[in-house]
Amino acid sequence: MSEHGRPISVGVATPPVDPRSEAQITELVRRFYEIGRAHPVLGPLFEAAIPDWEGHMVIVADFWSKALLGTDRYRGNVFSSHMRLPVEPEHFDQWLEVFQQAAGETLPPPLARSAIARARHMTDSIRVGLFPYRDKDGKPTRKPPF
Ligand code: HEM
Repeated sequence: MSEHGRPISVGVATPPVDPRSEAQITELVRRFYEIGRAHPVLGPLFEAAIPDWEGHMVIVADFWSKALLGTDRYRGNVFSSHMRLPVEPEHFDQWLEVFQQAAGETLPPPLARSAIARARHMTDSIRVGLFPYRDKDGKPTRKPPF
């Protein structure tokens, strides 16, 4: 116990987080999937791979809470989650457009700007990780062209 009668925390300290920011991130994720599920290309990809929408949105909100607010709520591996999905390089630009719209609508401008910058960076890293090669026409591809 500490001198104030509270248990002494032994975990890794996480910074105090404004609960309004957490609520905004939950809104961001909800809006992202509202737009995304109605998207002609991304919608069917999401529907085929996500049976439990409430559970999935909690995981994705944890991911953004960690990325944007520095919490330790997400413990997964975002890259490996996408390795077995039938995604193509062009899906990433579409994903980012949906994200930009959702972030613009739900987050205050400074948080929206950092969310979009992080999303762009992560989009690039996942795409390059999944499609590290170029085919003869210069299109990113999963397999070496030889
Ligand atoms: C090509 C565009 C993308 C598509 C079609 C897509 C689709 C999906 C799908 C279907 C899942 C569920 C996978 C499963 O549970 O088996 C998923 C998980 C997830 N996606 Fe994406 N995604 C895309 C890009 C991105 C990007 C760029 C990010 C981050 C910036 C991201 C963040 C996440 C997160 C955090 C999860 C949860 C991972 C976990 O379960 O630990 N996605 N995505």
